[in-house]
Amino acid sequence: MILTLTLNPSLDRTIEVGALTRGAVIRAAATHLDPGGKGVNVTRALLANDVRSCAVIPYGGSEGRRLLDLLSAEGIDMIPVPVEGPTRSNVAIAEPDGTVTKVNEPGTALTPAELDTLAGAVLDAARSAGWVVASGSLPPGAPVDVYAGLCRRFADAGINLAVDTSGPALVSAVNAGPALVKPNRDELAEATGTSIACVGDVLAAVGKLRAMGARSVLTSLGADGALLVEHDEQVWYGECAVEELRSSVGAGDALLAGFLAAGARGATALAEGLAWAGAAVGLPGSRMPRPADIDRTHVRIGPPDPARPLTPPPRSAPGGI
Ligand SMILES: O=P(O)(O)OC[C@@]1(O)O[C@H](CO)[C@@H](O)[C@@H]1O
Repeated sequence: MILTLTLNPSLDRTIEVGALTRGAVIRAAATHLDPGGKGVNVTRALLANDVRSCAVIPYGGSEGRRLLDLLSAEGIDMIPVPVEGPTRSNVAIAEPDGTVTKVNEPGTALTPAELDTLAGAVLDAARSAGWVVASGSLPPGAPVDVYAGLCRRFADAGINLAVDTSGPALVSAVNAGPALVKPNRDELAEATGTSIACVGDVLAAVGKLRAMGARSVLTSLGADGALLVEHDEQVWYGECAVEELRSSVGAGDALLAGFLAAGARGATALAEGLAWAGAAVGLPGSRMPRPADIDRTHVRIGPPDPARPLTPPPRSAPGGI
């Protein structure tokens, strides 16, 4: 069983538009409402592919109740913890060429008692978990070392922790030595204070992250695929050709879910993760792929070419997509 913790879940509204013009009135072509938050998406992807998973989430206000309704409608196994503040809503504006502009609310603060209840729920449920995934931004005011604290407690209990977050929470978690971290390119650059323009830069930055404490590092590189550096120094690079690009929201979560579902080791797991991520970008909103959506023939795995330049990134805040 793979347990996920999302301290800052969301209602994700995706609005499809013909073109985005600042300051204009734009008529939406379609809208989608999905349950959101990175760990929530990992659980959704795993369950959609018959891999046991359970999501621990705080929920509050009418938005929180809506989130639970959407998750229940998808048959998601979850441990919902009621909290005082309302669950946030995040908006993604998707253009026909696959460009996504995302606006994420900060979320509302959790009280120390609420954080303790959530941590207790995770520690309890983790006893039957092979992996625990702590994913997404922290709500305002949460201690930056909250994932690091979990990491130390899980290490004592022999439980593997995967962390996907950004900024100071990522740096703090990495210092605590998690089994796996899944930064994207921006998050990796920010955490290591480096600029990343080619695969060689990714390798150098991952080396820094591992020197700080991370054991294995799975870096998602958007259109350029993903790079896996394992705790025993094995390195794998992979790509997935995508036929139709509809929404990249949640593609990194699908990558992590597929990687863990396939055993979290080596080329096989990287290929599975890339196949799930490639399927996710062809789906609207943050919909997670089902078995029928996943085509493994588009994935190519091999050694990394350090000289390979990366596609220039869109201007975004780390932790966005
Ligand atoms: O604000 P965070 O926690 O960094 O990211 C939240 C989020 O953008 O991540 C998911 C996609 O990965 C979405 O479902 C959600 O809206």
